[in-house]
Amino acid sequence: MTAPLLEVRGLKTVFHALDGAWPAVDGVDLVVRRGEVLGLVGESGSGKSVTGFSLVQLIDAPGEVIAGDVLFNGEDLRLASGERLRSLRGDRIAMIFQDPLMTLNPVLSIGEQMCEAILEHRDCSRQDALNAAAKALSRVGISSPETRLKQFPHEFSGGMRQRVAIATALLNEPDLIIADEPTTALDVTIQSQILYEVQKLSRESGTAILWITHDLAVVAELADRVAVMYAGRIVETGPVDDILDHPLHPYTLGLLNSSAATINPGERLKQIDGAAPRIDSRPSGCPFRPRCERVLPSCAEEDPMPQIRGERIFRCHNPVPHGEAS
Ligand SMILES: Nc1ncnc2c1ncn2[C@@H]1O[C@H](COP(=O)(O)OP(=O)(O)OP(=O)(O)O)[C@@H](O)[C@H]1O
Repeated sequence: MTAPLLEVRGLKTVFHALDGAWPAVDGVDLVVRRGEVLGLVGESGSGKSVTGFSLVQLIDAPGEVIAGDVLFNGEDLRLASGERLRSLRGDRIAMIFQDPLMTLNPVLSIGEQMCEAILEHRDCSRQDALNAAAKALSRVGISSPETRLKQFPHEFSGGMRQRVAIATALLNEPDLIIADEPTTALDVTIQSQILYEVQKLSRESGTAILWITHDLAVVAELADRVAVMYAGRIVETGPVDDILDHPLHPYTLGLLNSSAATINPGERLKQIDGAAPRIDSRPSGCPFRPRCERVLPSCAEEDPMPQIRGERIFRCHNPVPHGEAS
C-alpha cells in the first residue's frame, strides 16, 4: 500500500457568529495516497469546500481552523509559517476552483500568468517558462498554444478557461491538486473530456487529486477512492467500486439512489427526504438520523464512532446489509 501523501486527523473548522462558534468541518479524518484520486462527495453545505480550504490554511475570519493535524509529506501544515504555506501552494499543492477566474487574472495574458506561476517557484529563464507553459496547454488539449499564450482569459470559452486553470495547476507538477467542483459549470461532454484528461495527467505525473464534488457520476468516472461527507464529517470512505456496489452508510445509499448516473436504466430516482441540517442546528447523536430510513433508538443517544471493515471506514449504528443496496 502506498504511503499517505496527505493525512488529516480530527480537522475542525468553525465559523464564529454572535451566538456561538459553529463547526462546518467537525472532526474530519482523511487520507490521500500518492498518485490517487480521492473523490470527496456530499450534498451542498456538507463542508466539502471548507475542508479543501482548511487543508491549505486558507480560512479567513469569521472562519477558524481550531483543531486537527494536516500532515502533508509528514509536515504539519497547521504549524507551517505563512511563507512556507505560500511556497507550497502553487508548487507542491495546487488548487482548481469551479470558477477558473478565481485562479486566472483577467488583466494578464495567459502566458504572463503561467510564466509567473513557474518563475515564482523555479529558477529558469522566461523563455524556458514560456516553453513549459505552451507544453502544459497542449497537454490539456489546447491547440496553437503559442498563439493562445498571448490571449487574455476573456478570449477563452468557459471550458477552455477551465483547461487553462488545470494546465496552470499542473505547471509545477504538484504532488497534490485540490479540485473544488471544477467541472460543475461545464456541459456534460466537456466535463467528460476534462475528467479524462485530468485522470490521464495525474497518472502520467503521479499527482494525487482531492476532487470535491456533489456529483457521484464524476466520482464513478474519476476516483480511485471516495470519502462521503455529511454535516461536517466523513461518514464513509472506501474504494470507489466497493462503495458504488455496496454502500454501508444509509446516506451514501441515498446519494446513489438519487443520482441518475448510478441507478439502472428504468429505475426511478429517489431523493433523500428532508434537507441537510444547518451548521447551527445539527441534531444530537447521528446527524443523519432525522432523514435516515434505517434509524434506531441508539442513533439519537450516541454519535456513531468510525468502524473499520477491510478498506472501508463508516460511521453508522445500522449499516446497509449486503444485497440491500438498491
Ligand atoms: N463564510 C462563511 N460564514 C459562515 N458560514 C459559512 C461560511 N462559509 C461556509 N459556511 C458554512 O459552512 C457549511 C459548509 O460549507 P461548504 O461550502 O464547505 O459546503 P459544501 O459541501 O462545499 O457545499 P457546496 O457544494 O454548496 O459548495 C455551510 O453550511 C455554510 O453554512
